[in-house]
Amino acid sequence: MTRSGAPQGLSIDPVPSVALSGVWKLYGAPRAVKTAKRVLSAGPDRECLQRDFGVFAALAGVDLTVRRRETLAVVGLSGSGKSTLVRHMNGLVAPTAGSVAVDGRDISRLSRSDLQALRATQVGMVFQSTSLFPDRTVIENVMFGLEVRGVPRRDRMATALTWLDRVELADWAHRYPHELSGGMQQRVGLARTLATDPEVLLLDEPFSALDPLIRANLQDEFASLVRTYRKTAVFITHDFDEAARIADRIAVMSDGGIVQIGTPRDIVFAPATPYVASFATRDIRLRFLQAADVAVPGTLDTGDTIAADMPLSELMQRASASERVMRVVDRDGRGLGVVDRAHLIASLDRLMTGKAHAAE
Ligand SMILES: Nc1ncnc2c1ncn2[C@@H]1O[C@H](COP(=O)(O)OP(=O)(O)OP(=O)(O)O)[C@@H](O)[C@H]1O
Repeated sequence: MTRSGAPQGLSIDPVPSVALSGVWKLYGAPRAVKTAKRVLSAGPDRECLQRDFGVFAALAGVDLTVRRRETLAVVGLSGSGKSTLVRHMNGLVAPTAGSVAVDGRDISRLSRSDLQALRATQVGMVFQSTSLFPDRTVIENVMFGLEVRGVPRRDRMATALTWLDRVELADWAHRYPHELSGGMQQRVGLARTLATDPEVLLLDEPFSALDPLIRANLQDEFASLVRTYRKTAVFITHDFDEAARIADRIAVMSDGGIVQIGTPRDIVFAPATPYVASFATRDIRLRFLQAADVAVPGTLDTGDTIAADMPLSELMQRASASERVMRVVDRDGRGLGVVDRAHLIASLDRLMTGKAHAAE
């Protein structure tokens, strides 16, 4: 982890990929929305807006910065505002108040054609149901986004084939969508969006319709494609485990606001509220535990040394192979404490009996 809280290897660009500032989205009768809009600068709560103006705030003054090349997961209960938030990032939904910037450019005032160009070139979106054209072949579907951009046919074919190859579907290029499984169709959807080389990828529950095994494979493929091609990705999911596995950061939404944003470890071990804590199951906490989390105060001059970020699974192997106390050190070799088999068992016992690390 860097000092700024960015995951390692993720450089922080001074101009963020997407930035939302004080974004409100009100739904209701146009006149009511117009009247309510006047009071938004005072930061009203959602109940007041509903009661006094008869409008519903799907987003309530959201500030969010998506860093360049990060993968950000958006989680939250149904109706918390995830889709509304993400659809602001490519102008599919316009804010009632506040601003949305992509690459430093305010998109809330773009014309319809400029917004279309933004979606075709800069901010691509993959939907839950892939919405492939049933009467076009797989390759024609992947070529579609390039056609919209006016790319010549020969180049379209070459790019589409390259992406089909990357998602391991080149052999299926001339088949029709109905001949493919759900997971394959989802990969075509991903290839179609990636073929347009957008800087930012928005994904609305991209893996939710898939069965568990295909889902895990596609999640891994997706994570590696996004890193290899240095994309910024924002994806919505109902599955916290999925968010924790593939996101650099997670934004947790509730009632039209972001309750907490941080690395998966931040969310799992330092949840800001009980609502945030409720997303991390015991299995996920166990998966995220590292040596530093189970170390207890103490010093040792000799003996085995283990890295602070050694995962629990590896630590268990070490502890089961040795009775000795081990010294836990950070990257600079500074001692953070000690750990042995008894400490490990006590820590796991705490977790298993529900006394989460975060709640201590
Ligand atoms: N066009 C609209 N008109 C009125 N209300 C809307 C509209 N779009 C969204 N809403 C409301 O805004 C709230 C947030 O919706 P949104 O779809 O962003 O939630 P979500 O967190 O993505 O939910 P889900 O997980 O169920 O997809 C919901 O209560 C929804 O009913």
